[in-house]
Amino acid sequence: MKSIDEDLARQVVRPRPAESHKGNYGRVLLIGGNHQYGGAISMAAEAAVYSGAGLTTVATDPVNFAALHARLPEAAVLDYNLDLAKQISRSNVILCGPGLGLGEKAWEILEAVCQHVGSDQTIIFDASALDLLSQKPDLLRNLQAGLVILTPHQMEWQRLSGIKIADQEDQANQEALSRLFSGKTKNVILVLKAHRTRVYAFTGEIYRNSAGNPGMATGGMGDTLAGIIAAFLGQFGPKLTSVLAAVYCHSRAGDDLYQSSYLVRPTQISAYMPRLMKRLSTC
Ligand SMILES: NC(=O)C1=CN([C@@H]2O[C@H](COP(=O)(O)OP(=O)(O)OC[C@H]3O[C@@H](n4cnc5c(N)ncnc54)[C@H](O)[C@@H]3O)[C@@H](O)[C@H]2O)[C@@H](O)CC1
Ligand SMILES: Nc1ncnc2c1ncn2[C@@H]1O[C@H](COP(=O)(O)OP(=O)(O)O)[C@@H](O)[C@H]1O
Ligand SMILES: [Mg+2]
Repeated sequence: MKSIDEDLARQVVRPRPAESHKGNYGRVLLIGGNHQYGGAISMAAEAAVYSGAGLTTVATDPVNFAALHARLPEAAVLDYNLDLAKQISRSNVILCGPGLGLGEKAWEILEAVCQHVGSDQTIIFDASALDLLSQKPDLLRNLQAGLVILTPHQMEWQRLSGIKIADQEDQANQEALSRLFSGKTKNVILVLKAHRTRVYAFTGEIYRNSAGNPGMATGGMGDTLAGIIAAFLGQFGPKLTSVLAAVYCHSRAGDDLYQSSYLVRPTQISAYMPRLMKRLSTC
């Protein structure tokens, strides 16, 4: 098993070329946030912007527009009841799930996303999207996406894979992943979140995060990771290394903040990301 560590992150987070613009750093679309969970998609969006996504658009329930605009003017907003297909076609990276809920609208949105995501796009499924997929795994088998990332915590993985948390060993996890995609996992990455998050790559390799702490056990921490992964895939390319570096930076930010703080708020991680990325890219 390989370690996800600072060296790996330093290879990914490189200085930006002077001759570049927002179009070079990813068009990221974040879909989620029902009337109850606007905070989840806001935290994902904040993480994406602070982690360097070139253009961030949030498709959400209109009830969340004012709060999102007030907190994060860098992100555009879009009513998730309207034409998602058009916005999906304009995006490089799509994150679906934080705060989406499990209602009828959530089903409609998930099915539209699965239908319209194309081979030149990356799709990340998190949170509610994973719980919906556990009820209808066929949606995963028919995906046309170029790259598929699943980011379950252990309970979500239990629902999706059928493996109890105590039995979530590497071999069982790999077999379940293969089953979910009918053996077609050559473009699939599983990020299984826990105290020491594991990443199961399409190469067959397994990576273990070396960072992270219990101060990070706060609601919204996974939404924040999902936003960071989206931003990294958008700016550093649709690659395994972008996902690994995102996992490390999220937890490393948590560790740096934990040194002087009993707990770490997800939004503090986002606010810290630009400084962490600068440090990793320069010295
Ligand atoms: N402020 C907000 O709006 C927030 C909304 N959220 C949304 O709430 C919805 C439900 O997601 P939840 O994850 O809360 O609910 P779940 O029911 O999927 O999972 C939470 C429960 O799983 C158990 N669990 C076991 N192992 C775990 C592990 N390693 N990590 C985390 N939990 C573990 C815990 O008992 C925990 O209470 C999602 O749509 C999510 O995006 C959450 O992201 C929290 C913040
Ligand atoms: N004790 C811990 N040690 C290390 N990392 C943790 C710990 N508790 C939570 N985390 C991290 O916080 C995130 C929690 O994700 P998740 O449960 O999806 O949060 P939410 O859905 O509330 O946003 C994961 O990245 C997980 O690795
Ligand atoms: Mg979560």
